[in-house]
Amino acid sequence: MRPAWHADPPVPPAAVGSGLVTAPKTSLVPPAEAVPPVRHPDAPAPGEPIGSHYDQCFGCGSGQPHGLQLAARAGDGVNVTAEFTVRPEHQGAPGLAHGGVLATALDDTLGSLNWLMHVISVTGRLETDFLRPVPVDTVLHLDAEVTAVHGRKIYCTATGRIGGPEGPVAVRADAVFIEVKIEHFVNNGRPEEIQAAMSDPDQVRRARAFEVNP
Ligand SMILES: CCCCCCCCCCCCCCCC(=O)SCCNC(=O)CCNC(=O)[C@H](O)C(C)(C)COP(=O)(O)OP(=O)(O)OC[C@H]1O[C@@H](n2cnc3c(N)ncnc32)[C@H](O)[C@@H]1OP(=O)(O)O
Repeated sequence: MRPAWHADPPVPPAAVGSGLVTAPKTSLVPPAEAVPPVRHPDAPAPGEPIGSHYDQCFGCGSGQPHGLQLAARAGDGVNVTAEFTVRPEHQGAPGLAHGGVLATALDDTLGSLNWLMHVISVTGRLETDFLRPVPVDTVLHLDAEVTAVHGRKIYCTATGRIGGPEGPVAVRADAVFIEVKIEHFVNNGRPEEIQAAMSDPDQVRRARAFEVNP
């Protein structure tokens, strides 16, 4: 007989994404039928700051004092660049950035690609390679691009370089983002933050733009 501590955990109710629990993991390599991404005609111009999608976002929110305060700019394709300065509060080992913080920087930079395609998507899979330690006070120069789209799946990749935009790669990631509707946030987020986000005029404008330009 199995000991009590080995009892099966309670089964949660079926929820969004529950299909993937038993399905095989989605490959990070796009399938042969995937198509190239399309830059939306109303995407920010090359070099234009993309701005935060949410003031309180840990990655890019300017109203989030503990966050990374990432500032992304549009590239000329379906790509973005961003910069992030590692601060003492981002340490893992003494004097070095925490790997999870670096993964967040990659994830959030990839998230800002939404604004180039006028699609709302969230991270489904993110695989990160850590190639070099990143000391406190280092500026991480990030680059992210969409490589392919297949249905709701958006395949993308990002790198973070140190010592300058052409410096050595310290971290990199491959990811699959999944397109969602605005209901993903409304139905799953807490009402107080949803209300606050919806009453921000700039975010309402963006949300509407996504609804009419899916
Ligand atoms: C009012 C306020 C307005 C605010 C407006 C602004 C919001 C702007 C947000 C930007 C945010 C950026 C910030 C940084 C990026 C994050 O950090 S996002 C936060 C982290 N990610 C999450 O929380 C996602 C959690 N997961 C989920 O909610 C669900 O699992 C998902 C991803 C929505 C998928 O669920 P689903 O819609 O039920 O998907 P499902 O129909 O089963 O699958 C669709 C397809 O996707 C594939 N797929 C599904 N899940 C996965 C997965 N995890 N991995 C790989 N493939 C998957 C399936 O295999 C399927 O493929 P096909 O069969 O079509 O080939």
